[in-house]
Amino acid sequence: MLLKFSKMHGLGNDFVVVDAVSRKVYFNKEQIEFLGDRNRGIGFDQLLIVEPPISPEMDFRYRIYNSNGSEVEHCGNGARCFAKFVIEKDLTNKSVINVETKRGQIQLIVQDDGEVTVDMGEPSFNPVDLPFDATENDTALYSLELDGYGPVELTPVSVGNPHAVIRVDRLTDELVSGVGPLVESHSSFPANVNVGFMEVLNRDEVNLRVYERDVGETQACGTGTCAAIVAGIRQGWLNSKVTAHLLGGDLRIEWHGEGSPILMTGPATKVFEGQIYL
Ligand SMILES: N[C@@H](CCC[C@H](N)C(=O)O)C(=O)O
Repeated sequence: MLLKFSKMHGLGNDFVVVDAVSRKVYFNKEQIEFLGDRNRGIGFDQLLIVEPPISPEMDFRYRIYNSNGSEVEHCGNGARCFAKFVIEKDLTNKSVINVETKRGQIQLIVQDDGEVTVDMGEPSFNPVDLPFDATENDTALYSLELDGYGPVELTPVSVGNPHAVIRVDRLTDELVSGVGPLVESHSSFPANVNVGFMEVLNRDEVNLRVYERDVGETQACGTGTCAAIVAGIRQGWLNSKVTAHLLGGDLRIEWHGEGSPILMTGPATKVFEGQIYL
């Protein structure tokens, strides 16, 4: 099969995006791993597939795979690229696009300046939703014992996909590459977890690095940013509108507390189009 694709990124979190509306496309795990291989395939953090919706009220269905072939519930930076892709490919002329995901619905709002705001829905702090096997009852911070490292304090957050948010005094490579994988695959997270390390600069700004589940550290993680900011707001550390500085650039997050949705705004960039034999 000759597969047409667009290579895109949101702040350096990179994607291969495929139109499965105009033509049916199926991938097996080996094909996804091949496409995701930066040396032998195309290379990406996530593969995004644009499909027709199941529900008639929705505009599209959004499927997401990590580069190791695992299917995931949500990808925030990918959602902004998804919006740009469906408009560029003339799959819609709407600027407010309703999309089904594996875990619920999201809304993509294309702004006049080309940036995209994603209504990510409401976060959940209930450990069961990640899942996270909590030893304590509902508390804002949980302590997790890491083999050979000791205890870390974290906030479990689900924004569709699972995140563990760790507040740190200073971000270091050692933390992200050392603690990241230990938390990602800790037995208390049966489905594994994305791990965010957040340095609070002031009530409106944070530095953030994310060690993504099944991928490793990425230049930016949209859902990871939403999870970190809502955890910080809930703890009382942050105001309701925050700018997160990631390795790949800045994302703006807005959240007004329990019962309200998270709004994430940032850029989406197409790099090139291509085709590859599968
Ligand atoms: N890069 C993403 C998140 C992708 C999924 C994640 N690796 C997972 O396994 O949940 C984003 O921008 O949100």
